[in-house]
Order: sequence, then structure tokens, then C-alpha cells
Amino acid sequence: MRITDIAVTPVAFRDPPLLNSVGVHEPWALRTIVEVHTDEGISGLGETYGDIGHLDRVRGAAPGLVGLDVHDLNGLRARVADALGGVAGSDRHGLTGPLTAESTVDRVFASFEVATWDIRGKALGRPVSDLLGGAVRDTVPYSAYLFYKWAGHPGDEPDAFGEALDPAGIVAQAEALIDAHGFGSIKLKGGVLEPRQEVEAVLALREAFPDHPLRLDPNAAWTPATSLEVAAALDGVVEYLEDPAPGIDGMAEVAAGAPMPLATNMCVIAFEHLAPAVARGAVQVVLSDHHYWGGLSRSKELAAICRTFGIGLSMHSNSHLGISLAAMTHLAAATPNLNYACDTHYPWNAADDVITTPFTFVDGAVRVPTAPGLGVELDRDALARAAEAYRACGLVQRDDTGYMQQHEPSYERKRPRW
Ligand SMILES: O=C([O-])[C@@H](O)[C@@H](O)[C@H](O)[C@@H](O)C(=O)[O-]
Ligand SMILES: [Mg+2]
Repeated sequence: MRITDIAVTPVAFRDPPLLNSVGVHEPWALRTIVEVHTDEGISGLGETYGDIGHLDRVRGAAPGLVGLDVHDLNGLRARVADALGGVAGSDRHGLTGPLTAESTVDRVFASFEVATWDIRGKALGRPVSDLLGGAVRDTVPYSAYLFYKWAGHPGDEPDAFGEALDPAGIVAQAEALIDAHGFGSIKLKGGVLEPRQEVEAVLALREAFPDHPLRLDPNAAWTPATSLEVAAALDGVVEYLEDPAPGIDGMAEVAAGAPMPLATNMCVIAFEHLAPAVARGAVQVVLSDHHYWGGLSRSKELAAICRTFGIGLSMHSNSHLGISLAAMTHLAAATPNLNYACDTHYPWNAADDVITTPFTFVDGAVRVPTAPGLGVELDRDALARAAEAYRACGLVQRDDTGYMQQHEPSYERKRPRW
């Protein structure tokens, strides 16, 4: 079954003003939808980042894959590597760690790799989770992903989610998300306010939701010393602390004194980071993400490495649509040692999805699709609208810092900030 053509479509969808350690989300989030077509008339879908550097790399690699057998994942990755020529990309927005030449290949390869699983599943009449080894769960739990946020984008009416800039606002946001979707665990995106205020918000969540596992993720906004103070204040309160301090060295220093596990999607984001992180005892949980770990099969390799070294596995998310959620859900279903609820931004963005039947959460979980392949279908009208939104929105690169500076000119990106 050979690849005959690949369509690469950048899209934009509405995003609320969510705050993080580098600024605030712009009104539009960007993604790229990949459709791989074959000579047997079966097509597969992938979804990946939308930033222009990455989009250009995906567009540059796609023509070289025509003619390849969809089963030849090694050949596919080698062709992507050839097309990229050993150049390392950059996330520029600063919310993931440093990219290497190898991890840049994995990011580009992943978008095509997922589409080939969709194709193989459709050809066999089996869901992707079956091809990945079989689902060990029928539903995949996700966590309520809370953000400090403005009431609305400057100049716009307040959005449906409203303002959340203090503990009461954060608790109200958690109540709204849990009422709507039934989430059984909670993650707060931190790195926005003074650490003391974020600790208060987590303690308020603990009081309001005594039984929900909690997590706090400041995206490396704190020094190791500050991280240790927060860790002491949240002893027994959070199930893990995510990326408190920058780098493997910073995380190792915190891990040596923190009472809870440390998780990361910033200092271990490529296979070459695993050995030094393990040697230093820097992280106890890795947040996997097939979009940058090289797709579904390499994410299973990551899972095996984590299992070998007794490292926990959770799942990271950025702003995304339903094709990504389908792939995340199949992977999570077929990964026995994924032992935490996964992250997802989906509730913030689902209204603009480009699939015919957007996902819903029941008791905080997504039912693993049982239809062949990823089990999702493109809504061509919605895709056309999202592609038009991309052309019209004027954004080609996520820039949370720049958007923040338009509204707060003295704002600076600093890491660590506290
Ligand atoms: O969208 C955001 O603001 C998040 O901070 C995201 O970009 C991070 O990559 C992510 O959610 C995380 O867990 O670090
Ligand atoms: Mg994180």
C-alpha cells in the first residue's frame, strides 16, 4: 500500500486568553492537519503543530514520502531525516525544552506516522489501539486542565469561561469543567502569579475537591530553592509537581529534596535526555506526547524505557483538535503503564473541531474509538472554515509573550522568574 499524495493544511481555531509562564494565549491557536493518501484508496489523518517553522518542515518532507509503503515506518522516518538535513528546530514560544536535530525529525515524522496507523487500521478493519497491542482500558481518563485567565481577549466581551485570577476563580473554573465533563483529577497551569498565591489556589482546590488528585505545572518558572519551598508547602497535596525548575540539573536539585514525584514535559523531551535524567534522578514521571516523541510506536518505546527504570508515565497536551485527541486516546488505551490521567486542552477548543463527531468526556474520560483506524472522520466544511480562519487571522507562529506585551508593555519573559 503505497503513499500517492499528502495534503498539509494549516488551520486556526479560537483560543481563550489562558495565562502561563511566558505570557497569554492569543485569540487563535494554530495546528496542521495532514492527510496521507494511498494507491488503495485508503487515506489516513494526522494532526500536528501549526507554527510556521514546523509547518515548513512538514511541507518540505511530505513530497519525499510519496511512493513509500505505509508499513515502512523506518523508511519513512529516514526520508524525513534526509529532508530535514540534520537541522534542529526551535519551539520559539518557550514552553517545551530545547529541540535537537533528532527530536526535530521525530516531531515532523509523528504527523505522518499517525496517519499511517489510521490507514493500516482502516485496511484491517481494526481500531488503532488493537494494532498498538490492544486496549487495556475502554475509556481513557483526562484531567481538568485549569488556567489562570482573563475574562476575555482585550476588546472582546467576556467569554463563557470567565475570569480566573485568584483561588476563588480557579475553584469556580474547576467546578465548571468538572460539572460539564466529570473530570476525576485536576491540573493547574501555574508560573503566572507569585508562587505563594499559586500554593493558595492549590490548597483551595484541595478543600473544594478533597478526593481529586491535583497537579501544579509552572513551566520551569521557579528556581530550585523556590521549588523546594513550594514542594514543602504542598507535601501530601499534589500527586506530582510538574516542571518546577528549568533543566535536568535544576530538576535533579529539586527532586533530591521534594517529598513528591517530579514530572516533566520540558527537560526530558527526546530520547537523548532519558539517560542523563535517569542518572541524576531528575524526574519520576515523564509526560509523553506522541507529537514530539516520534508518533505512536516510538511513544510505546518511551513507555518501555519508563517501565524499565521505574519512571511513571503521564501524557502532555498543547492546544489541539480531535484528530490529536483520537491518537492520544488510542495510545493511552494501549499503554498499560500510563498510570495517571492524561492532560488535554480539548475542552477549551472543542467548539471549533474539524472532525464530524467531536469527542465528549463522560466521567472525565474519553471512550476509546472502536471504528477502524483512529475512528474519526474529517468534516470538510469545518476544515475549510478552519483553513480560512488560518489565512484570515494573520498569525503564523504562537507568541504568548508578544501578545502579553501588546497589553502589558513592561512584561518580560524570564526563566526562572521567582
Ligand atoms: O498552552 C499552554 O499555555 C501550556 O503551558 C502548554 O503550552 C504547555 O506545553 C503544556 O500544557 C505543559 O504541560 O507544559
Ligand atoms: Mg507541563
